[in-house]
Amino acid sequence: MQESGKVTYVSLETDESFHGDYEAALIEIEQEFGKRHPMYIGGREVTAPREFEARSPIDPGILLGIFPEGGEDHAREGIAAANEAFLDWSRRDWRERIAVVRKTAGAMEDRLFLLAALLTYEAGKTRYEALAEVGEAVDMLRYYCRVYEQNNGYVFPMRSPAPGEECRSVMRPYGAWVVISPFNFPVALAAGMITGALLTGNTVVFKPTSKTPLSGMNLYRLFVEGGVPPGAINLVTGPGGPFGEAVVAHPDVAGIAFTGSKAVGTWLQRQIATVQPYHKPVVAELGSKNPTIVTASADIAKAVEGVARAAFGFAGQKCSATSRVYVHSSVAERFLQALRDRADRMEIGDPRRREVAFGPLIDDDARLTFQKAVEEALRDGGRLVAGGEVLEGGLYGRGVYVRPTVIADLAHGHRLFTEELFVPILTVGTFETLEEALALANATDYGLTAGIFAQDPAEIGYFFDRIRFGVVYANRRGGATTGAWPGAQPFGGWKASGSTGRGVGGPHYLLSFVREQAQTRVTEPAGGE
Ligand SMILES: NC(=O)c1ccc[n+]([C@@H]2O[C@H](COP(=O)([O-])OP(=O)(O)OC[C@H]3O[C@@H](n4cnc5c(N)ncnc54)[C@H](O)[C@@H]3O)[C@@H](O)[C@H]2O)c1
Ligand SMILES: N[C@@H](CCC=O)C(=O)O
Repeated sequence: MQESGKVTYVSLETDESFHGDYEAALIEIEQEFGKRHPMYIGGREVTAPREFEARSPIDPGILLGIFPEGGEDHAREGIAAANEAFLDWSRRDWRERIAVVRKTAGAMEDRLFLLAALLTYEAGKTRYEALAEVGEAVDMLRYYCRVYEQNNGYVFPMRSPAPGEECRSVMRPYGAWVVISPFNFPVALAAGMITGALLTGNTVVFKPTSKTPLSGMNLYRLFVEGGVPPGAINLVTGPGGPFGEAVVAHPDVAGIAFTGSKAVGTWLQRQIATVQPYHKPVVAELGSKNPTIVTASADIAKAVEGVARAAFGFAGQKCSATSRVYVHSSVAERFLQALRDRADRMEIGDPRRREVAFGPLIDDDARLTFQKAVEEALRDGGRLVAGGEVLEGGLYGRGVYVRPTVIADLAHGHRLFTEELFVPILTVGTFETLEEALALANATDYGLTAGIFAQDPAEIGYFFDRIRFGVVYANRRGGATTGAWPGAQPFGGWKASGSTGRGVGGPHYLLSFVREQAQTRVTEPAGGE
């Protein structure tokens, strides 16, 4: 059950007493900005000949920090340090590692508002989205500790097949893992992957994305503050390319945990399978093209709210975002008009402001993706129901601010129905039968999240039986396809959207970071020969 008062992604009513603390944190966090940061390898501060700047998407005039451009050598040094630290960390009692992760979660909770304020500056999140993300991270760490405890550290006594044989199954860590995180949930998803590896006794080389490195740096410090020893966690900043080339080929890499685009994740999986001498695990959480179905029996007001929140929360930059809707033709125009009104009412602007619901896009590449998609839709007969514009002037001219956009009347096979764009563009098509809607929803290589709005329970049952996505929702007003929470909705993609079939924040996630060892100890009977 969700504790009352906590801000989650799907909170419809929250205890609004947090605003003062958050606003104070917005001011306090500025003291961290503009500094030069090192990487951390084996507990040592490490610099690089080249550096890069991290700037705020709210206004790129705000310099958040200067970071080393780590290269292949740093990746290799990180892996060496993580291997050196592995024996000590993996041999510790699993309860000791739980204590470290719980302490990290506590430190994170103490910094809830500062981390949320940082997410606003670094990723452009509104206060509700930012607080929900930090809350998710804290809950995720605690949830994994509980799962590890409930499973007795994955140590299971087994039966004795012969006199004197004591047998047990022990799930053991692999070694040094590389953790690579995306820009859109730089705290929660990075913290989740790092915890999956560390809690189970592996060590980590963590490379945050260059779009949000300051969150990554803060996360590294929190784990060290929690008690993770030097070398058991290492931080390498910089571009993905050289880092990726070095780690997939390194003989001492035990596994990779990656959250990001399908293109990069698939490349990592293929490379490691080709280059390494034997199988090494890749825990990959990738992109998607998430559908929501609205049937003729749906409560349209609920559907509009759920779809608007899922399509335009964090400006559509969620792997779980609804990016296509299939609506029954009999209710299509009613749904579209209400959705247009809802989208047009969203306050767009500086996410530090309380009333803003829709902040900036992450960078200029996102602007180009947005503009190209709108042009293409109009060229191909699409109808612009809402939005479509890039905003100009004042703050709008400094960051990338666009309007939440809804497009109808495109052919079902159009690129905008099939490719993940990761910008706030929602494509809406119609259907006549639920069978057709399911066929359209499933006609994709992706398989992360999907939703339905229907008041007929038979339609919901039909949907759950046939939808080929890992995280599915019915009638979710707080977010048609978004807002999974640790311990409630294990979050894992099917097909091209994920590699393991075990959801993040679910009871089986930790198993991706361990392998089974069958231990047999033979004890001679006392007084034997
Ligand atoms: N399934 C999920 O749980 C989930 C969650 C969040 C985001 N995502 C997906 O992530 C994407 C958005 O995030 P993004 O734009 O940061 O993704 P991205 O793939 O561009 O980058 C992710 C990370 O990979 C690194 N990288 C880039 N090239 C690399 C290479 N050749 N080798 C190794 N690392 C490399 C980047 O530096 C970054 O740290 C979307 O596709 C979204 O759907 C998925
Ligand atoms: N927990 C979040 C994760 C989104 C990833 O991009 C959600 O379910 O919306």
